[in-house]
Amino acid sequence: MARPLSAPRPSVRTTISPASVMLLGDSGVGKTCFLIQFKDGAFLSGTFIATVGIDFRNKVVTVDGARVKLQIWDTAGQERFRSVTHAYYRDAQALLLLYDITNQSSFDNIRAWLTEIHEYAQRDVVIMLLGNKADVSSERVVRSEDGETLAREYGVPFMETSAKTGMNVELAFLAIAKELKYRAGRQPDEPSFQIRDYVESRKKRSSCCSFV
Ligand SMILES: Nc1nc2c(ncn2[C@@H]2O[C@H](COP(=O)(O)OP(=O)(O)OP(=O)(O)O)[C@@H](O)[C@H]2O)c(=O)[nH]1
Repeated sequence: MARPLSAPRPSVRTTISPASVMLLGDSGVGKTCFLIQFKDGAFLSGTFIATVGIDFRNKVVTVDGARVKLQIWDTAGQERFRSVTHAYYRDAQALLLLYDITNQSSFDNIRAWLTEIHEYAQRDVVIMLLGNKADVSSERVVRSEDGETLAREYGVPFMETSAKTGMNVELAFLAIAKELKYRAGRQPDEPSFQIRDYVESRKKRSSCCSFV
């Protein structure tokens, strides 16, 4: 009797060193909630407890048959912890820079964050700009186009997200993981990867536009 042919198993390669991803942005923009939504699929509502210093969580994601271990650093947005967090910038391979679409100053401060990033982070660090709290469209003060324009000026990918509903949260980390895997070693048959095109083609947009 002929033995059934079993399909070859796709090989899963593990990246050797964990990829370090940092969450940055003003206090209260939702960095901790963003991380918890990605890690546990839950939303921390209620009393806001500001992060003290820096904290991290690990999560392994599989992209294109490779396991990428992300070590995600949640930083305190408060000014008084800035010197603590600066020390970690150098080791980060990717930075998720968040503002809150309901808070104008968190958006206005993005340029200052980018200046700090250029001062303290690696030159080739992957940066993504995220406009968080997209679920609260009734309180929106930052237009989506303004986020897009700023991101284009700095040549970084951009999405609006919600740590509450989960909108675009996983996509942000998957795009980062794909970019870092691609940089770590492109396979001979692998097509080139453009993180901005990838994000543009997959991101969900806020359905409501009550802001004019
Ligand atoms: N509606 C809504 N609320 C959010 C969202 N993300 C965070 N929040 C709320 O915003 C507040 C601040 O969230 P955090 O995640 O603690 O903010 P943070 O950026 O980590 O703040 P620091 O630790 O001080 O830097 C909390 O009350 C959250 O419940 C979101 O996507 N939508």
